[in-house]
Order: sequence, then C-alpha cells, then structure tokens
Amino acid sequence: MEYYSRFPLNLTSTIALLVPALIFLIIKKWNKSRKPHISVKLPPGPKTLPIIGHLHLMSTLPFRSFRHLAEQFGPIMLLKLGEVPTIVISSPEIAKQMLKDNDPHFAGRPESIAVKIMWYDYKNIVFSPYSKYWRQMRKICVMELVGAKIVRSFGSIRNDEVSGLIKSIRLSSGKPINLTEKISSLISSITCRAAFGKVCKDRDTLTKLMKEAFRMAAGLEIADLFPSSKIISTLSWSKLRLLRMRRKLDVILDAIINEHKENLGNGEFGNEDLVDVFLRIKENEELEFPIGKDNIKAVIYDMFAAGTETSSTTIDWTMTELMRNPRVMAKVQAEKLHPPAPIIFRASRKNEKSMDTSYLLKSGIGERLGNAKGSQVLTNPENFEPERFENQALDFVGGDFQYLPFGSGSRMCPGMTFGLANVELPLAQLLYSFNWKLPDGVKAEVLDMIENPGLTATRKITFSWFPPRMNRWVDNTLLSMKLGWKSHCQYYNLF
Ligand code: HEM
Repeated sequence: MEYYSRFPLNLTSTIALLVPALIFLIIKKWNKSRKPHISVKLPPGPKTLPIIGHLHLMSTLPFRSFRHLAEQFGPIMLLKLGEVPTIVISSPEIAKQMLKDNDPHFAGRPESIAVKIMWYDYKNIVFSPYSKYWRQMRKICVMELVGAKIVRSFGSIRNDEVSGLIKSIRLSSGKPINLTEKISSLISSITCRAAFGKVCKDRDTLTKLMKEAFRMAAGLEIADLFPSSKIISTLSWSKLRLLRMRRKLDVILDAIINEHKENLGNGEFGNEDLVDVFLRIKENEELEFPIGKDNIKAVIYDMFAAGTETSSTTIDWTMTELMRNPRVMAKVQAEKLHPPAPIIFRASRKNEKSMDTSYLLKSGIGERLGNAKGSQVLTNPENFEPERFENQALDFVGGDFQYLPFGSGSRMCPGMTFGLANVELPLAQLLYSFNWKLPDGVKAEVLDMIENPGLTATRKITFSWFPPRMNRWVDNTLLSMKLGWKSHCQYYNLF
C-alpha cells in the first residue's frame, strides 16, 4: 500500500500558475513542432502526455515511482518531467558505463531554483557545474575538513558529543525522548564544531532551512519542471519562499563569518577550522578563482547540509530497522537498506559541444541492455538482511555499481570518511549502552517506514524512545550498566 501522495506539487500554487503557463507552453510547443526535427532512437518509456509529460506518474517519492516504472520499461528509461527529459538508470552495468567509462561527460548536476537561491548561484560543491572552480573548492574541503587525517583529528569532538548523547538518554529517566531529534542534533553539533569551530547557536534554524531546501531541490518544483518559462519562474511562490529563506540563511552565515573575522589571527596556525582557512586563503592571489563572501557561505552551508542529514538519516533508519528485526539486532551490522541519498543526480554537460542529453544515445550507453526488463540488483531488496553482505566482499566506495551509497566517479562523495566516522561511533555506543525494544503491546509491523520527499530520504514519521522507568529493577540495571551491562531502553512510535 502506498502511503505517499500521488501528485508531487503543492496544488494551490500549481493551479494558480498553470493556466497562464499552459497557454504559453502550448504556443511554444506549436512553434517548435513546425521546426524540422532530427530523430534519434530513444530509450523506452511510458506514453507521454502533452505539457506535463510523465508528471502524472510521479508520486511525492520519485525514487519509488522510478523503481516501479523501471520494472515495466527496463533499466534505462526516458521520462519527461514537465519539459525536462530525464533518463533513469537502474542497472549496475549502465551505471558503470555512465559513472566510470563516461565519467566526465556525466559529471554535471541538474539545475534547480532551490539550489540557485539557497547555495548562492551554484557556488557550492555539491551542485556546482563540473568546472575548475568546482575542483578548486572540492580540493580545499578535502584538505581542510574531510580528508582522512583531519577526520581522525576530530576524534575528541566525536567522543565528547557521543558521550553527551548517551548521558542524556540515561538521565531522561522515564520521560519520552525523541531519538531522531537527538541524533540530528548530535551530528549537526559534530559538523559545526569541525567546520565552524564551535556549536553554532542557530544550528536548529540552519537545520530547518536545510531540510526545506533539500525538499525543494529534488527537481519537482514547478519552476524546475518548466525551466524555459519565464512566467512560471517569475510568478513562482517557491521562489518567493526561497528568497525569504535565503535572507534568514544570510543572517546566520554572515554572523559566523564575521565572528571568525574578528578572531582571525587569535588562534594558532594549523588549529584553524574551515571558515578560518577560507578567510586566510581568500587573500591568496595564487588562487585560480578568487573567493568572495558568497563562495565561503555557499561552501560552508554545503558542508553543513551534506554532512548532517546524510549521516543522521543513516543512523535513524538503522535503529528503526533494528527495532523491527530483533533477530538482526543481535548481529548488528549497518546495512544501508535506506541510502540517505536515494538518487544520484547527474546531468550531461551542456556547455561542451556534443555533450547534450543525446550523447547518452550517440555513445551507445545502455544499447545492449536497453530492452531488458527490470534487472534486480538485490534479492528481496525491501528486506533488512545484513547477512546478504556476510559472504561477499561488496565494495561500497564506488567500485561495485550495484551498491553506491556514496556515488562513484569524479563527483563521488568526498565526505565518506567523515560520514562513516559520524555514523559508526554513535551507532556502536547506542547499541552497546542500551537494549532497545518496543514497549509491551507495540508490534513491529505498525512502525511506519515511509520516507520524506527530497534530496535525502529521511524517515517521515519520527519517534520517541522511552528510556527505563525508574523502578528498583531498572536502578539495578543502571548500576550494572556501569560495570559494562546494558540498560533497557524502550522504543515508542508517535503515530
Ligand atoms: C553517511 C554519510 C554520507 C552519504 C551516504 C553520502 C552520500 C553522497 C552521495 C550519494 C553523493 C553523490 C555522489 C555522486 O554523484 O556520485 C554525495 C556527494 C557529496 N557529499 Fe556526501 N554523503 C555522506 C556524508 C557526507 C559528509 C559528512 C560530507 C561533508 C562534510 C559530504 C559531502 C559531500 C559533497 C561535498 C558531495 C558533492 C561532491 C561533488 O559533487 O563533487 N557527504 N554524498
């Protein structure tokens, strides 16, 4: 049964915009249809409706709709989302052809109004066009924040924050606590301390802005679906909303940068955080691309957003799956059944001659497999079965194309080491310190496992966890916990 809505857009704004937009698009389409047009053999796909293309087949969770459609149309499929041609690839072989064999040609990212506004006109790394600027900024972040040596040096921050979390769960003595929120706050504290030098006081607002921006950046905003229409872009409610969000974001990021400017030179060289580094090298004339305030804001917000939601979502889903599968709880291994970034968004690079969308077709990618029906990567893919990885060395760092939690190729996630460290320690501590179980009378089947729409697939319904009731038996357990035993922690879902 599908719990998520069939139609992806906010209906009121859609209807308000659709009437003038439709008239405009019909005229445009009519003009276009009069031009001669070159025919290319396209991948299979469902029947297209005028104007909206295949939007009627999309739910609020596009990755689920894509999977469903791929079962009928095969591992390479062409959809038209509004006026945007979208090729959906769901087989390891074709993913390899694109992400490895033809890496630079498909190392672009799709454009979106949310990213344009919230990430300073694509000056960030995640959504920057594949360019020398992107390479420069990515290199700085790897050297100064997410490289293996630097990540190791953040060990004390991680330990400190995770022991704070465990302590707060112990101290909550019988009152319900929301573990999802606690985990989100843990990961954002670690990321802030690593990137900004301290926990930012506006962290919660930053998190809210990020969640909303991620939701709006998934490509289903009406302005993204009809990019050629100036009317839609100008009248878009989303644009106004994003501009308001951006003003709030500016206030927070300006404050972070100004505070760092005031303290610049006070800290020891080599003991700098990412913002200090950017402020120092900003003056460096050897940089190929000069860095201004907007570049710094775009990249530090990028690090906060990319670093926070992915890791906390992984922990959240893992804990929920473990609650539903007591058998697996005993054998805990973090299988990434719910990849926090469920779709790897790539765009062919328009700025290079002949690298438009039809490059995919001209280069023969997917030709052999184009008509194969629904290739299954894992058996029972919806089941939480970590054992499936026990007897096979599955590479999760971009070499095995049936399993790409961090992507692959030149745009692969640079924050993998940081992300893994931020997932492993809290998970290990949560599982070591407490015996989690559902409260008496609550069945595992009632837990809602639906995802939120957006760039990251967070869990839609968050939940509260009940630590032990303070009675004598639990007192004893708490006492024995100090000696290395586990306490009992109950779990409850807020429906
Ligand atoms: C469990 C944790 C994480 C997961 C599952 C994850 C997953 C991903 C995925 C799937 C991509 C797209 C890769 C592609 O297109 O091939 C990506 C890109 C990226 N990630 Fe992560 N990520 C995680 C943690 C982090 C952290 C902690 C940071 C930084 C603090 C980070 C920074 C980035 C950046 C900057 C990109 C864009 C790279 C580019 O376009 O060049 N990620 N991540």
